[in-house]
Amino acid sequence: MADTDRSACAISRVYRGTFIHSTHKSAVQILEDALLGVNTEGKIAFIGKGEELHKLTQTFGFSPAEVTQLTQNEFFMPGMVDTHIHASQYSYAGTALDLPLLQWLNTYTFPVESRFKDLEFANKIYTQIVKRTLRNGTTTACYFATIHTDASLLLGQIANDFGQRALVGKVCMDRNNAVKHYKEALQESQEETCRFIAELLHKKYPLVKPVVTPRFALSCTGALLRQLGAIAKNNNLHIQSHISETVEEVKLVKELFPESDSYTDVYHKHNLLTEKTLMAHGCYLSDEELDLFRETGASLSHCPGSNFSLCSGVLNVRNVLNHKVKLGLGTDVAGGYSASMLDAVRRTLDASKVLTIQDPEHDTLSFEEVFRLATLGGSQALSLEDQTGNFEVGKDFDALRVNVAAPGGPIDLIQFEEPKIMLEKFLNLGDDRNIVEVFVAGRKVVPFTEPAE
Ligand SMILES: Nc1nc2[nH]cnc2c(=O)[nH]1
Ligand SMILES: [Zn+2]
Repeated sequence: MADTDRSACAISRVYRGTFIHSTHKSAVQILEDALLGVNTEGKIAFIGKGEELHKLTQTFGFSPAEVTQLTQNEFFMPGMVDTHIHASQYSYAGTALDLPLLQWLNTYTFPVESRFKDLEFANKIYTQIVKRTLRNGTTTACYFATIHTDASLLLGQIANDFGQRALVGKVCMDRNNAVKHYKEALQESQEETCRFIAELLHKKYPLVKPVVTPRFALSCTGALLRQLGAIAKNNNLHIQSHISETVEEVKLVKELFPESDSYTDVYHKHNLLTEKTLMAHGCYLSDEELDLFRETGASLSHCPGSNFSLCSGVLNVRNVLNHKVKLGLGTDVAGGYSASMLDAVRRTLDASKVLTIQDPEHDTLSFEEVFRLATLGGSQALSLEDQTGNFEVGKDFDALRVNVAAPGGPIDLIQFEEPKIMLEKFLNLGDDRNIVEVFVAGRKVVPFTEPAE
């Protein structure tokens, strides 16, 4: 029987064909010859079987002529969730991958980020990254901007204008920076964070929210970390930062915060580990630290592209999942050179296989599991599971229409393939040419409606 929400408003779109998504029970659930209706609020109003068409037209008041039929080589999947991406680093993505993290930050990252004081530069880069990620199927992104409040607000506006669901963080850092002027005083960081939050919330963008963003423990004094923890609590906001990305960083954090038992404890002591916290990397977390993540409800963003490029480490995702810690995937542009979540999917599989090469007993992640991490897992990690992540009645319709055999695309189909093979081929071989349409909260955001650049 069809799964429906009759209380909702009128139907605006109905699709018939193959839908592939994840649920808590199964990493890949395939609905063949399914019908999915989206209401005028952009929410999924019903999911039923093709044979239920007549009944559904009557219940929901639409005509069979309004149904859009997918072709044999097409399917819908949920939009992907990039749980960690530096919008401000997009200008040098694909370069500068020859140094370890701390040198990389001082040599490449901070000089570039300091340019975002210039709103014209910010507008150019932020427009490019929002368009690039949308085109590649990122319907939800959790962004780091820079320390500049006005440019960070601009990123929120651009995400809203293009229709991307986004968390946007004005970066906070009040110590340890080799680049002059790219640092804040404690009070300035706190006041500008409050201004950023107030002004972004005032815009009432339906899909864009602020996220409290201490860069990482090495960039922040204990006083700033504590104030940011309080700001997040008082406003019930998300928090994002980095944790245990490299061995050198972990060692320095121990020296800077000798009173803490671990890197995780540094954030915990400053009230920065909550159910709405997302920490990137975590390559060197101990089992005890993972337990603390689980107890506080904090999540991890796995960023294997960046972990490989900066030779940072290899996160054991299986161990994280065994500890029942929520985990999503991140591109971590520009430590990771690709802004595409398909790249994050592939690097996640590669990282898991590296661990299996090192230890044949390691339980390698399957592509089905990684598909779930890129979609439902990301929505859970960002505490947005009630809104996005899979095709459930009542959730927003955040979806990619994928054509595995798109003309001129990267995949050659030799014969008709089963949906699961189509999904596997798309995840391993596909690119934006296969993503023919992207929807966020029911709105078609790709192809872009405004004139192309
Ligand atoms: N990969 C990465 N790690 C960080 N740790 C602190 N800042 C950063 C950053 O910009 N990128
Ligand atoms: Zn990062």
